[in-house]
Amino acid sequence: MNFYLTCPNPELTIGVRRHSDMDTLTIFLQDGIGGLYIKIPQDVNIEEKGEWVEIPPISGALVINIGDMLQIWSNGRYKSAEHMVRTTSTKSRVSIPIFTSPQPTQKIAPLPQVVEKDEAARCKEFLFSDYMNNFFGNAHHSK
Ligand SMILES: O=C(O)CCC(=O)C(=O)O
Ligand SMILES: [Fe+2]
Repeated sequence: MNFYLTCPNPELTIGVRRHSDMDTLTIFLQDGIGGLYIKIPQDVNIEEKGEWVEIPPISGALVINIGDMLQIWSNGRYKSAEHMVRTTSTKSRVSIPIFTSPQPTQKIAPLPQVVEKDEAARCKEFLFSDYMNNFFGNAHHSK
């Protein structure tokens, strides 16, 4: 569970720095306060490309984030979502995430079926534990 305290000067702080989740899929429930933003990638054909856009809370709805492992397995077909959380000066916020991840000892590489179609793997094989160590060592930096 994530708990974000109120902050008298929310513009001077950030609840969670920009990052993409390192897992496969994240499923989470956010309360009604708001403050979750995602970055629209540059390579999409919509007006907001490259901008940070708020994901408004919808009562009873879950947020599903694609994580880095799904991006790698799909050889980049699915892109992990860069996101961050801003705090507010008036209301604290709660979110409840469920992270689905491979085992630390699992070897990760783009799936052979997709590599065959794309004729090249966009990523070399690595151990998930190495990815985790790098992710936590960098304390939630952006992609
Ligand atoms: O609190 C949220 O809405 C998102 C939190 C988050 O990005 C995370 O726990 O990885
Ligand atoms: Fe996240």
